Amino acid sequence: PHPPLFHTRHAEESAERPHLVTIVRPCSQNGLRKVTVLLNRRAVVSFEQLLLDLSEALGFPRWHRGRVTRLYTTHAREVRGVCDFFCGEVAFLALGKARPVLNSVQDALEELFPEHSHYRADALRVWEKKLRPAPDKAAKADSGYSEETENTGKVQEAQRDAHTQVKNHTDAHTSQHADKNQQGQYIPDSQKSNKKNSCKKTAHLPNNLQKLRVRGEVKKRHPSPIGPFKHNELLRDADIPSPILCENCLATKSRPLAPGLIGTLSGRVPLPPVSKKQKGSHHTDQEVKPSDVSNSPSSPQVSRDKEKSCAPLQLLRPAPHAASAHTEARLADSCVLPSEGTGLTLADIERCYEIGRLIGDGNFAVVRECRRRDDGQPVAMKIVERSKLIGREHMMQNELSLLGSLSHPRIVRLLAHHHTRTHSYLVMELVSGGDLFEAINDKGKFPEPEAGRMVSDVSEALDYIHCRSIVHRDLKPENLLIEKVSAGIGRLKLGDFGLAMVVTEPVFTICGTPTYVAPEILCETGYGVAVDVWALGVILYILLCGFAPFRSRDRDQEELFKLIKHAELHFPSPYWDSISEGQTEAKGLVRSLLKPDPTVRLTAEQILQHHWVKAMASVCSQRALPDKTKRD
Ligand SMILES: Nc1ncnc2c1ncn2[C@@H]1O[C@H](COP(=O)(O)OP(=O)(O)OP(=O)(O)O)[C@@H](O)[C@H]1O
Repeated sequence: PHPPLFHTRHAEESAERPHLVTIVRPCSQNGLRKVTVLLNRRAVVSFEQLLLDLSEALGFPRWHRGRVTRLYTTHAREVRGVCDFFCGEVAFLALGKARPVLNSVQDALEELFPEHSHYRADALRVWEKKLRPAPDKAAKADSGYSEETENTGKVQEAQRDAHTQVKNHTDAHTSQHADKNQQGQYIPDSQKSNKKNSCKKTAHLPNNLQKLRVRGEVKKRHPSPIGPFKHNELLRDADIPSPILCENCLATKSRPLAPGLIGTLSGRVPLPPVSKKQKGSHHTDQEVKPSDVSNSPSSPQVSRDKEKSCAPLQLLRPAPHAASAHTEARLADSCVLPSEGTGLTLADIERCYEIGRLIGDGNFAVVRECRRRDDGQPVAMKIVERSKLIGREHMMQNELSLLGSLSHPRIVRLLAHHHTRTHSYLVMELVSGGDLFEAINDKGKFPEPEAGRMVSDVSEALDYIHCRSIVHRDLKPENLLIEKVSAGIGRLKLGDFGLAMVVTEPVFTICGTPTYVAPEILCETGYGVAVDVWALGVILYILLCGFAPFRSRDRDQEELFKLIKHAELHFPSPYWDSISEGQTEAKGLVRSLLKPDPTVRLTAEQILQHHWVKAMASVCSQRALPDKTKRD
């Protein structure tokens, strides 16, 4: 017998294989929330972290009062550790510190098992027993809930909120629901009596754990119809790029947020309000001030490790491409920090760079506009809080080693990187026109020439990296930066190489962002650089019509993945009526990029030769020329 072709492939029943698990959070007032995550045991650092991350995936950040603190099997057995979690169950109930009401548990079970009434009834009986008033102290202690039911807790919180006039809109959201609840919520008698009997054991929420990226969908009880495809609606409701759990690195992108929580169209992970900085705000010491060290969520061991990991200052000097060789060499040469990098502090960084306004924030980093003090050169500085990367350090390594080795006009240049005890600073070429995601949000969709030019730009970048056997794996509008070349004319540059890797044989790691993920990634049949071309196909589709080609009406990720695997492409009227039709034109190109079989999908090199791409790029170049040149 032949040995297995690819050693990275997971056997069907392997514990290492990622499993789909569905978590429902019963919320007595808000309906329930559901998330399906692809989890790999290897990737879960601790149970506390798992709770925290599931909570965030369900739309309850760590600071939120509704955060998940307990997990139960459908038959009311508490999951107390990672082993418990990975013992074969595929569905769990996530609870907060308040005692759940039976009605909401019932709703959750219905959501999970709509067609299995016997199973549901059986599970409900166990829950009924569990939630019955505890007869004695020992039983109360075991229940683990505070005196509050979900209802009373929310009401009290709402009153407290009103009293302190907290204006935070998240709290307001909760208060609203609490009022509603006060008026209308049915609390079974058994639950009411529980208030007296249950113990005061408070829920443990570890705050020393970092976010794990889980893909998630927040399911509304009565999802509003998506209706006619409007870009904003699409992004907000159906196709907000939400993360997929990467089985090795858990490296993922944005996630959807619960309605009413802090939300941006980008679906980027919300930060607690206290630390959230606004775009355009000015730099403060907070990012690295010494108190961060003591307040740092990291354990002492982690801190020590971080200490060791402080790398000396490195300046990267990749061979610059001809057009900008001079500027880039000058940039790299002129940054002078102390030769010994260990022990670098923010003060050292600030001696070299004037750190300015916030221009971007991702899941792992904030990006600030900076100016090099010695030559006044504007640069972008990506500031990564390393405690956020625990277990995913290789993401930054990727960015440093891969991006640092690349030099192409359509790829963001990494110029230098510096590391203090707590943070890493990646100094990059400043691309000042924002990212494509923002542009799509602003414009909705683009005329064919502009879309074609963008495809040409991205294909140039992809052709360059694919020739070097590098797959990006996270191609999406957020990672395409716009370089303003002249009034109204922008060119794209590819950035964020956190998930990139060198691919020499088929890869099986599941990662990416759902809307853009290629079918072969989901099918686990092994993939290569063609996944970037698929993502480009999705982007082109969005550019031309303003919505994504594969959409789940109910924001159900499983459904979305089914649609992607099926890869049935539609060009709904009237949105596509005016788009050029032929095989050598726009729709033809979309079809050629979104071929489910990666072996017949166009390559980046072929895209650059595509009739429509060449024609559109040339139209744009003509437009960019000064009038005089055009007349000549
Ligand atoms: N060189 C740059 N010039 C200008 N803006 C940039 C630059 N690099 C990044 N940005 C902005 O910052 C945002 C976040 O950057 P980036 O995607 O690299 O961070 P991240 O934490 O790795 O993000 P993600 O959430 O995708 O993992 C980008 O979407 C972009 O808007």
